Amino acid sequence: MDDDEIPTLIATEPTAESLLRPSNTNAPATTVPLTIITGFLGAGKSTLIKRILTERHGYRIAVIMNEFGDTADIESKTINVSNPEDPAGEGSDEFLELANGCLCCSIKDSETTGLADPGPIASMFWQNEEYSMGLGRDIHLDGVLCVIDAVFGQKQIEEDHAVDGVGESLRQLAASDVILLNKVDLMSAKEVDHLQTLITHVNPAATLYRTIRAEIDLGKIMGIGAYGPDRLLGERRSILSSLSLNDAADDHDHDCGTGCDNGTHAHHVGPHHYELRGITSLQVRCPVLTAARLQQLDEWIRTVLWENRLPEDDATAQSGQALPRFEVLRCKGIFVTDAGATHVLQGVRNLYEIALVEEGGSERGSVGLPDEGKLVLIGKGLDARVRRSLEAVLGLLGRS
Ligand SMILES: Nc1nc2c(ncn2[C@@H]2O[C@H](COP(=O)(O)OP(=O)(O)OP(=O)(O)O)[C@@H](O)[C@H]2O)c(=O)[nH]1
Repeated sequence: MDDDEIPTLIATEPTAESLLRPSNTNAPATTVPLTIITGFLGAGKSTLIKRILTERHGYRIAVIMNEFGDTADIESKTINVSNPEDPAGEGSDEFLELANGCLCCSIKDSETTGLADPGPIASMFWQNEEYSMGLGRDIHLDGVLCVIDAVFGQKQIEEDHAVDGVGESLRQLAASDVILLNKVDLMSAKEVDHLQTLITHVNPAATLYRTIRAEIDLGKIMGIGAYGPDRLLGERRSILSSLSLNDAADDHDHDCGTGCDNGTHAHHVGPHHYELRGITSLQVRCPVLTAARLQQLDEWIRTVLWENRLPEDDATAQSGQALPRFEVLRCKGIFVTDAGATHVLQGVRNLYEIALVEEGGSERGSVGLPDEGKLVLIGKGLDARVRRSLEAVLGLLGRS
């Protein structure tokens, strides 16, 4: 055939394999959504999973349990998945025990972070190049859910043993997109309000539902598309509603004096800046950004997440000055540009994505979007220095 000749196209029937397996990873519509369920000890995880496995909700769901120690056989007996229409069905037959015990360790054996920390597993299933060549063609990360005990949640946070300076329950909380504050039947409304305030200070970007026996419409916790490229409106709304940038609400904004060990209780270290047992959440309003400013913000986020340093740290580091260490475990944000475009930031550990979710020119008011954006960072050591640096890059300190 002559090189200039237009080749004849031959029609082919799509195979089941080709329909199931997209040729590129940017087509998650045909991949299976993965929800990571994590939660505090005894908070109601099994109760939720039992609901997921037994209720008539119309979803087709497979559950992979990542039990610590030798408890998988106990769980398989506790969670009886036989349903009333199949009373002969043996619940335990539905359980396939993972020989290696821990899912994150068996898949990525270099990863030794706490078993109960969903961060490494979430980042493994999201935007991981190695993974996207394998399992990622079939599965996409949909969201991370954390079940918190309304009775013991606060005590568990306060008494949690620390991994690398941050307790596991706080890591779970930080990594969550959705939180079930469960067992609210056992507490007064005031006590639940108090714990909810604590939780939303630590992770202002997660959506929280109060539940009894983990009763929840599964549509609220699954298929939420927290990480997919086509999350669009739902994700934008959830970010906007969850980022409550209230200037008021300082229930512990004070000078603790010299006796304070900065350990067992919470600190507001400025408006929208909160610290509890080594974990900080930092929220900043983002004004309407020029394209250049958005680019600078992207660079700032990249440096902070990839190198655990501020862009301006370079020079300081060369001068030999030891700088405070920090690490971002989770970030979320929404940015609007002067061209009218809306971008959403989603980040897990050092992975992040800033996705354009709405082109300029459309009617922002129609979906209730504000004229400014918001950014929340959750991690370790996110102090006033980090805040000032971020505010500077956003042009909030009157310099470019
Ligand atoms: N009163 C009350 N009890 C609950 C609720 N949710 C769960 N429970 C009970 O609390 C206990 C612990 O619940 P599980 O679902 O086993 O908790 P879990 O998170 O799976 O526990 P571990 O796997 O041991 O960490 C069980 O006895 C449940 O029946 C609730 O909302 N209210």
